[in-house]
Amino acid sequence: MIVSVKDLNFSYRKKPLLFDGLQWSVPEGSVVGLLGKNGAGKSTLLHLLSGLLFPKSGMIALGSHNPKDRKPAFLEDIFFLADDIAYPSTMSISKYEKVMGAFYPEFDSSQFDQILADFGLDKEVKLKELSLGERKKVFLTFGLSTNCRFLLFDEPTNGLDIPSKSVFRKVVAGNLSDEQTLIISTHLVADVEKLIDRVAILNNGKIQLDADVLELSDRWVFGTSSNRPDEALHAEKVGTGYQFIRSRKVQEAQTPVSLELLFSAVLHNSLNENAILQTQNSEVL
Ligand SMILES: Nc1ncnc2c1ncn2[C@@H]1O[C@H](COP(=O)(O)OP(=O)(O)OP(=O)(O)O)[C@@H](O)[C@H]1O
Repeated sequence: MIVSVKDLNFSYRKKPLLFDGLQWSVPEGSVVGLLGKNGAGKSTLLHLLSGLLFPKSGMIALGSHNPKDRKPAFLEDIFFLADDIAYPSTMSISKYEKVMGAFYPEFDSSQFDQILADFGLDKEVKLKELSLGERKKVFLTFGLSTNCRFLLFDEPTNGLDIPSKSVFRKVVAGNLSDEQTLIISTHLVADVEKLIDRVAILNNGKIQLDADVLELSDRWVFGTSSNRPDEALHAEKVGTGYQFIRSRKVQEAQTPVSLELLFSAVLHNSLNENAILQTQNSEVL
């Protein structure tokens, strides 16, 4: 496993434990959607993975790196797109690329130009002259062009307009190699549904569900019907019918995973990985 978190305990000063024995591992080359309610600790976990916060106890490894050491070899290999990235406001995009790109040995300037063009941004504009969403696009472009092995994006589509969200999906899908691992924390599940191959749900200080998206659609049907299917693992009333998750029958067509429904199933019913691998009945009305 390229990312490995064992027995992680963490609390902010004078606050109760936010993570209590958190375990998580991520296979190399994954694109993971990290979901959780407000305040679940998604940003905190990303800060711990990037070594900007230190665990109280437990172990975090990204490849052979211990993030809290913040060794140069690690810093060259990780890019963290924080929610509130600090930036030199008077720099132009092209200056920013030159100055900051120098810290990343695999930085690819032509890739930067291409992604920036995909987003429709002009390189000579100053960072302070950009809107919030436009700046986000610059940092996304920069992050992908670093070609770091570890990419952590915190709410990357927050502030992007509707057309830019589809550009986001296209540039992310088109600019990752098999050796790169991307963790995306988000509430905007529709923005990442087609992009991710794993989903991790953070709840009550633990990763409550960590699953391969293909495996989920292999095992479960995510559907809608006028009646609640008897064998549903989880069902929610919507309008006049139900949204449900039920086990998939042999030779039945696969359905796309609904992250929203999966998230709701995990949160409402405290389903963990073991529970979701066995059929259980639950209902939210
Ligand atoms: N610097 C800090 N000092 C003290 N408490 C903090 C600090 N940063 C975050 N917290 C608290 O830790 C908890 C987790 O916050 P965090 O930002 O990691 O959650 P999140 O899942 O990213 O939330 P959101 O989805 O709202 O962005 C919250 O209760 C928050 O108030």
